[in-house]
Parts: sequence; structure tokens; C-alpha cells
Amino acid sequence: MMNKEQYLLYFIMGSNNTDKDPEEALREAVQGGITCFQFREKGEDAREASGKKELAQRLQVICREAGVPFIVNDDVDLALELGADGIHAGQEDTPLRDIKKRCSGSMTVGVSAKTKAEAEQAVQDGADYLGAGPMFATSTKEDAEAPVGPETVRMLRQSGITLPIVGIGGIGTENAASVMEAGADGVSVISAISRAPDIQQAAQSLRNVLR
Ligand SMILES: Cc1ncsc1CCOP(=O)(O)O
Ligand SMILES: C=C1C=NC(C)=NC1=N
Ligand SMILES: [Mg+2]
Repeated sequence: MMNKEQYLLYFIMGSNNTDKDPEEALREAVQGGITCFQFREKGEDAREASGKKELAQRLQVICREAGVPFIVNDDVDLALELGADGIHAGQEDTPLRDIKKRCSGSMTVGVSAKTKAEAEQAVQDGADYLGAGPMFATSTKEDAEAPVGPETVRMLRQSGITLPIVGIGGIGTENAASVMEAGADGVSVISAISRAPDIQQAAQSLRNVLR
């Protein structure tokens, strides 16, 4: 199970989020100080089946060596097969109750939620953290909905949600602090790190504005 501090700089990446070798990209991000990693192999040119599993295993080794939690997006079977530290489910993915039945109590289960109702349902279903967004405009997720802004984090806190919350969507060094100030425990980032010329520097710069 993860502690709140581990959500601070929650890097997410799949092979199609970087032009670099994904393993090299993750090593650089770990060097730069990410506190948590999610393997999200999705969308155009995403690897599938054995290719996806092999890449996941290699990235999991990098996380394990660094003591960084390794979370899998959406794919419950893969998460269980790998013995991942956690799974992240979107609203359109496998219902949390079904996931919880299949996962051991030690597995961190995260849910995307941006309304009070979604958040309360997730709490009831036993979610360990919430991903709220998109905070700002993003081109990384093709079907991302309209940005909801950090106000959504503030709203969830004012609604009495005490679960760890990470903001996600279009986050970089220029706006990360506003997400934390709204009450998030961390920020989830894809392209501001995965597409940076110097990935280690990008992760370090984000760490520097977070705390
Ligand atoms: C997976 C996801 N969910 C909401 S926005 C998003 C993409 C975030 O990518 P980026 O950090 O590059 O905007
Ligand atoms: C859609 C998502 C929202 N939040 C997080 C943390 N991960 C995701 N894949
Ligand atoms: Mg999803």
C-alpha cells in the first residue's frame, strides 16, 4: 500500500508517449525524482499482448530497483500477472468492485474521478486514491474531456473527500503548484516529462516546484 508522499510526482508513460527507448526514458525520470510510475500502454501504436507484457516487465524492474511503486493502467489481468503494486481504473474501465475482488488487499487501486458523485462512489467501492482531471488542456489523451481546472480538486476537498488525490492533464512546472495549492497530494504527468529533451531535468524541475 502506498503512503501519501508517494503520490507527489506520479509519472505515467507508455511506449507511444516518448521518442526515446521507454526503459531509458523511465530510468531518466527515476533519476529526476519521480515518486510513482504508471504503465499506460494505450492509443496509437500501443504495444499489445506479449510485446506489452515484456515492456511492462522491464519497466517494473526499473521501478523495483528504485523503490518506486509500479502501477498498471486499466489492464487488471496484466497487473495481477506481474504482481504490480497497483492498478488504475478509469470510469469506463472494469468496475472497482470487480477489481477489488480479484486484487489482494496490498494492491493500490486508483480511480479517475472528477465529480463529487464519482468520488463518493469510488470511496464507497474502496479506492485508495483518485485521479482528477483533465486539469488543463492536454493532447496526450485523445478522448480527454474539457479541462476542469484545479478548482475541481478544491471542490472534492470541500465535499469531504480525504483520499489521496492527484491532478492530471496538461500539468507542467508552470501550473503544478496551482494543483497542489488546491489540495492535491500530487500531480500526474505524462508529456511534460516523457517528451522533454532532458527527461531527468524535467522531472527534477517538477520536483522543485512541488516541494
Ligand atoms: C491520462 C489522462 N487522463 C486525463 S488527462 C490524461 C493525459 C495526461 O497527459 P499529459 O500530462 O501529457 O497532459
Ligand atoms: C486517466 C487517469 C487519471 N488519473 C491517473 C492517475 N491515471 C490515469 N490513467
Ligand atoms: Mg483508463
